[in-house]
Amino acid sequence: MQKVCIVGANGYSGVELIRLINQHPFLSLELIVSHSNSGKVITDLYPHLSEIVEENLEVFDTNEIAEKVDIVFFATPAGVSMDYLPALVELGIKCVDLSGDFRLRSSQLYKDWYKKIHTNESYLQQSTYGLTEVNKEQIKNASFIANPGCYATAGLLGLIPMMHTGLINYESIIIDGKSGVSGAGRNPSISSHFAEVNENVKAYKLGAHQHIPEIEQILLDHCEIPIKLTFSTHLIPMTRGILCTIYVDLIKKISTNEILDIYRSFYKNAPFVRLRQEGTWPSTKEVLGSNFCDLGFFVDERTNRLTIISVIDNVMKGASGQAIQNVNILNGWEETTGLSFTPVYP
Ligand SMILES: NC(=O)C1=CN([C@@H]2O[C@H](COP(=O)(O)OP(=O)(O)OC[C@H]3O[C@@H](n4cnc5c(N)ncnc54)[C@H](OP(=O)(O)O)[C@@H]3O)[C@@H](O)[C@H]2O)C=CC1
Ligand SMILES: CC(=O)N[C@@H](CCC(=O)OP(=O)(O)O)C(=O)O
Repeated sequence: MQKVCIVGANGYSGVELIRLINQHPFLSLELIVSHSNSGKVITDLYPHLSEIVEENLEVFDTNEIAEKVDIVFFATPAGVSMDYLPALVELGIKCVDLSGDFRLRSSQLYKDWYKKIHTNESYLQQSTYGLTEVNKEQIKNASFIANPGCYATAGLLGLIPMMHTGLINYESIIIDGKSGVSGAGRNPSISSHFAEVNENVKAYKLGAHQHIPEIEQILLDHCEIPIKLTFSTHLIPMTRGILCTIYVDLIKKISTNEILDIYRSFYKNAPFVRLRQEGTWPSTKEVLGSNFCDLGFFVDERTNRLTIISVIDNVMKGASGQAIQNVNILNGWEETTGLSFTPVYP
């Protein structure tokens, strides 16, 4: 049994971690930490946890955490874990950071896209990027894991198998992403207000989304060509779910079925990636509450363009589910341990 602490336990991804850890056979929840809500009982904020988890939210204390637990999840906004995670890693505690603080390898990139100065830049080079299906070997020996962003997870799982093929034009890749509102976290804001989101679809952060450099950095690892990605994000009137429509220009003639073969081979050992047969494409409801990423494909023979549809549940595979999947790998457990949920439907 590994003992666990969640920092930021009362946010959306924190409370999803509570749900997952509570039914995981090898993880036990020892400590939950918040910021402005420390002192409160978690059920004051989340009555759905009544008679299941009724712990107090504590103040962050490095020594107490290091004494009590083996693994720490940071489910905190950008700019928090960079101050706290390094000391825990130094003390031998395994950490998984759900924020963007350790995903980018350069502090300049972090400053440019997160508009913050990184306070522990030497750690940027030491993190392991936790896109499980792609980085499994590195994750096994990681001292700490930078869990990918939600859009980055959907976009990269959809794109990476094509990056190795030599079949695509690397200069014209487009990801069109759409997210449910839980992706913005629990803190209310004007942009997530019901009246702003309901019966509305809007683009946001065009050309400025923090997942652009994250995706470009990982794509570079896979094709050794610097990619300038067009990435558009949209907020849609839905609670959970991300759908990315990815457009890739092909430089050779290839059928949808041959594309499917490429993905079948790439994901042959990936229990959470499911491929749709030709002529059907996944929707967000088909992965709701689960750790699956479902992919569908269409080659338009008129334009010689490949469209990839990638869907995930942003709080699961996009955040807490993938964080648990990474902890499973880190501990040498079956990667599906505690994650074998059938999606919720309808
Ligand atoms: N929601 C999602 O779908 C996804 C989220 N992420 C990332 O995961 C992280 C958490 O997101 P989410 O759960 O949505 O966010 P929320 O806004 O819902 O929750 C943030 C949590 O962090 C806590 N917190 C804030 N500042 C501090 C601090 N200085 N020290 C300790 N705790 C602090 C808050 O505590 P309090 O309320 O008490 O102040 C709260 O518990 C973010 O970095 C986000 O970008 C990544 C992928 C998907
Ligand atoms: C709907 C919505 O606002 N979504 C968030 C996604 C947050 C996330 O996954 O990103 P980081 O972990 O990189 O902060 C956004 O687009 O910024």
